[in-house]
Formats: sequence, C-alpha cells, structure tokens
Amino acid sequence: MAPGSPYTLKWGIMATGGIAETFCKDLLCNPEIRGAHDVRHEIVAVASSSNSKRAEEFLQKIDGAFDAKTYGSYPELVVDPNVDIIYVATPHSHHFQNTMLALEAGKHVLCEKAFTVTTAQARKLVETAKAKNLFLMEAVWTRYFPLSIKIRELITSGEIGTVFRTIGDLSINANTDDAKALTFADSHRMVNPELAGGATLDLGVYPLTWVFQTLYHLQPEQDKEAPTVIASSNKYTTGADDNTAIICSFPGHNSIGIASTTMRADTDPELQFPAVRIQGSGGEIQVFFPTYRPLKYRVVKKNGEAQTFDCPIPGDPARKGWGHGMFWEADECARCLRDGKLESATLPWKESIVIMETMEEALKQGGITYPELITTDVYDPKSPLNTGNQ
Ligand SMILES: NC(=O)C1=CN([C@@H]2O[C@H](COP(=O)(O)OP(=O)(O)OC[C@H]3O[C@@H](n4cnc5c(N)ncnc54)[C@H](OP(=O)(O)O)[C@@H]3O)[C@@H](O)[C@H]2O)C=CC1
Ligand SMILES: O=C1OC[C@@H](O)[C@H](O)[C@H]1O
Repeated sequence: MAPGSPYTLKWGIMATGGIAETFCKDLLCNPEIRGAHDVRHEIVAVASSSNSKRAEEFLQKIDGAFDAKTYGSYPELVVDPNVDIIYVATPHSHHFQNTMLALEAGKHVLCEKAFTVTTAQARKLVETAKAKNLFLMEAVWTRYFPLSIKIRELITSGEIGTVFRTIGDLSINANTDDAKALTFADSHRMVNPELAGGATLDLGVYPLTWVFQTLYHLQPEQDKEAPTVIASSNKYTTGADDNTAIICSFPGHNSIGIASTTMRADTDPELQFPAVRIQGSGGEIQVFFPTYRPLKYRVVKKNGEAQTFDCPIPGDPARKGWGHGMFWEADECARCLRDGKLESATLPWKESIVIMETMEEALKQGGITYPELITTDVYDPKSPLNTGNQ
C-alpha cells in the first residue's frame, strides 16, 4: 500500500440473496461520501451455491464489479487466491459450516447475523479464527452506525446518568387473513426450522444488540457479566418461534434488559414511538424504528428537556443516491485487517458468544429446537450446507 493511499479490502461474496445484494451495493458506494478516506472495497468474486449463472446475474443486479470472478459453488469461492475476506450471506442454518469452510481455506470472514444456531458453534468459529490468525466478525451492522457510536459515547459521558434498564423491540406484522398463517411460506428462511428460522434468531438479535451495547459492552472488561435469562416463546405452525420475550438481568449492575420480538405486530406502525428506550438515573435515550437501521434518536432529560437528532445515511450520487448503512461495518473490517486485528472492538468475539448464549437459553426456555444437521458443531466440508445440495 502506497503511503497515504486507502487500504483496499478484496471481498468474496458467498450467496446471492437479498442481503448480499444490499451489502454489495453499499460496497460499491464511494467511501469518500461517508467521510472514509482511509479504506476502500473491491468485490473480486461472487459465488452462488446453485450455479455460476446466478452469480453472473447477481453482478447485473448490483450494477457493478463486472470483472469479479463468478462461481457456482462455495468451495470454489473460498480458494480464490485474490479474495481477502468472505462475506457469508446465507441463512442462519448455514453460518457455522460456511464460515468454517472459509476459515479452513485461510480466509477472513464477515458472517451475517445471527452468528450461528448454537453457542458451541460460535465458540468453535472463534477458536478456529484464533488458531488460524484470521479476522472474524458477526455482521451486526447496527453497531457501526454513527448513531450507535454517538449513543455509546453519550452513555459513557454520563449524559443520562447510570443506565439501569434498556427496553427494545423489533417486530413485524406479517399476519394474513388466515389467523394462523404468516405471510412467509413455510419454506422461507424466516419461519423454516431447517434454515434456523424464527423471530429470535432473525429479529430478536437486534433488540438484544441494544440491550448488550448499552448494559454490557460499556462495562469495564473485569465487570462484564453474562445475564441471567428468563424467556418465553410461542411457536409458529412450523415449530420456529413466532414471538419471544427475553428478560436479561445483570445483577452486578442492578440493571435489566428486556428484548421482545414478534411476527404478529409492528414495533411502531406510526413510526412515532421509541423502539428502544435506554433508561438512566438522569434521563433516557430513545431510538426509533427501524431498530436495526435507526435514523433518529431523542435524549430526554429527567427534568423533561428533550432534543431529537436525525442521523441520515449518506447516499452516493454516482450510485443513484444509494446508501443503506452496511458500508460502516465493511469499513470496520477493512480497518481491523489493515491494523492486524483479528476481532472488532465494537463487537468482540466474547460478546457475540454471550449474545448467542442468551438466545440459545431463550430458545431452550421457549421449547424451540432445530435439526441436528444445522446444530452440529462438527465441521464437515462435505456438508450439504457447504456443497449446495441442501
Ligand atoms: N443485516 C441485515 O439487515 C440483514 C441480514 N440478514 C441475514 O442475512 C442472511 C441471509 O438472509 P437473506 O439474504 O434475506 O436471505 P435470502 O433467502 O434472500 O438469501 C439467502 C441466500 O443463501 C443461499 N442459500 C444457500 N443455501 C440455501 C438454502 N438451503 N435455502 C435458502 N438459501 C440458501 C442462496 O444463495 P445462492 O443460491 O447464491 O447460494 C440464497 O439466495 C440471514 O442470516 C439473515 O439473518 C437478512 C436480511 C437483513
Ligand atoms: O436482519 C434483518 O433486518 C431486517 C429484517 O427485516 C430482516 O428480516 C432481518 O433479517
């Protein structure tokens, strides 16, 4: 890298679904637009598990990276010598095997949320990344928003006093005219147990992100405590959780986190009331929907004084104004790799594991189970989850 020139991170994209498209469009935005002068991104390869034509079509959809290599299988992608980091954008069910596939091939990984299906899988990924000296991060993009960074700073500087409670929700009204059925087909990743579907792993991870980044992350290392968890779920007809409520107690700090999620009601149909409330002795910070992609927060002091702050996401005029907010987590990957870090300080491995433990415990209490193929923590390069036969 020439002195003063931005560090370039070369991405290999594993899967060609909805979020891969959104993420890649963000990678194609000019970093200068968001004030990032020190890093840049290149999409050098894309793989579909079904066929290479799908990967070629993907490049048309993202309208860029036309020189990228296209593959019809994940194993081919991970051995591409030009790829620095793999973005794993498959369903939850596949994250453990797919991330292991990439790590075993010596690639750094950014893996979509939820990190894994079980805590044992998350631990195995971390152990493998550590042993192989590779970077690994769970793609909880919300944490890298300037809004999240600002809120963490406000809490640290004592703007709302000591934080005792965080209440967060991410819910969607996916009802249909049939009282039992949701809008998703039973095979859809949102509700299909074979793809580790369900409200907790897909949506609940975001309110938990707010609980953890306010009540856990900001504690000094020696004071960080895993919460005790009390949870309750209702099952959808497929067996995945339709709705779940999770109470996290941090007794050492006398603080409580409450995370809820349902596919039966919207968090806030009017976009008027807070989706997240971070409550301290001196007031509260309110964050508005979308819980995962927040654009506005409000600080309400104990004396009733209140101020609202808008945090729009910058769009790239050269990309039809596109900008979704996933580029900030991509920049974090680039900076970590440039600086020789294996994990992100904003979402350390230990914290991903504690959050995974919390969700696993909640699902256990809710009686939600997933099949052996997707819960095993034994890596199998020939697993259908890697070879695409599943
Ligand atoms: N950060 C965020 O805001 C969001 C994150 N997500 C996360 O991203 C991941 C993917 O979600 P999303 O992109 O919406 O899902 P999609 O169903 O749109 O795409 C998933 C892709 O995974 C690949 N895949 C491989 N095997 C299977 C299989 N058996 N069934 C279905 N797909 C398979 C397919 O790509 P191919 O055929 O190319 O192999 C498919 O297109 C999930 O972990 C989800 O939680 C999702 C939405 C938003
Ligand atoms: O990560 C996500 O954020 C947005 C939601 O709509 C989506 O289901 C989920 O996967």
